[in-house]
Amino acid sequence: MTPAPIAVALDAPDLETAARWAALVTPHVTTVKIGLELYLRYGPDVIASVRGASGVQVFLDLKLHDIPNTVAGAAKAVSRLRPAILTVHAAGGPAMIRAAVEAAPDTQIAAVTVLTSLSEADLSRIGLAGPASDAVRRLAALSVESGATALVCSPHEVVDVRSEVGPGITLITPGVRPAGADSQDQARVATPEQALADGADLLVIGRPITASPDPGATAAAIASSLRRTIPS
Ligand SMILES: O=C(O)c1cc(=O)[nH]c(=O)n1[C@@H]1O[C@H](COP(=O)(O)O)[C@@H](O)[C@H]1O
Repeated sequence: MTPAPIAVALDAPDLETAARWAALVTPHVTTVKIGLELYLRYGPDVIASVRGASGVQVFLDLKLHDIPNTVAGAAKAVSRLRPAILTVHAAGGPAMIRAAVEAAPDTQIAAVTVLTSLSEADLSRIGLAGPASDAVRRLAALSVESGATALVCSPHEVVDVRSEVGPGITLITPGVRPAGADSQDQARVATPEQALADGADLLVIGRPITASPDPGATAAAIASSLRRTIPS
């Protein structure tokens, strides 16, 4: 069975748990995502431990956001770990995004547009007037102009972003919740089936899989539901 286009967020408190989750889900998904919690505790070694022997694609989610020279150095430092994908914040601006792209030529740079945890009310409080989709579109366009070939947005904006940037860009959507699941700290959410039907290329799913009693079975169930949504 072909693995589904899901990146399981391994937001685990320790390496043993992350490696166990990775082993359970990798038959069913293409990608595992390592974020700040694991990377800041274990450093670069975490990549090899989680990648294991499976050859699963590793998505390194460090959400770099600093001046271009600093981000270039950071992207270069982690590019030797050969992550398939590395995140930067689109709000760092065109020169910063370009610096990451040039510093890590073998890694796909994914620009995070507007965090899926932010509601419209949060956006207006931080000074981004107008609907989230306007800011997401604007940040998506500038990221692609600056060389990013992947974008992170919520499932709500996938259709808009696709029409803005065209077919060649990888659209990654966190904020994914199976029907009826608690949205927790996520504000702009949709089901995996909806996100995929709207044109997302890779769905980031963490707690709905990893906090379930059987992460392997939950990943398999979501993967099989996605296969029914878009038969290969
Ligand atoms: O870049 C990300 O992966 C990301 C961007 C974003 O806007 N929202 C978001 O939730 N994420 C990540 O996606 C994962 C979502 O996890 P769950 O909410 O548990 O499914 C977490 O690891 C977040 O760090």
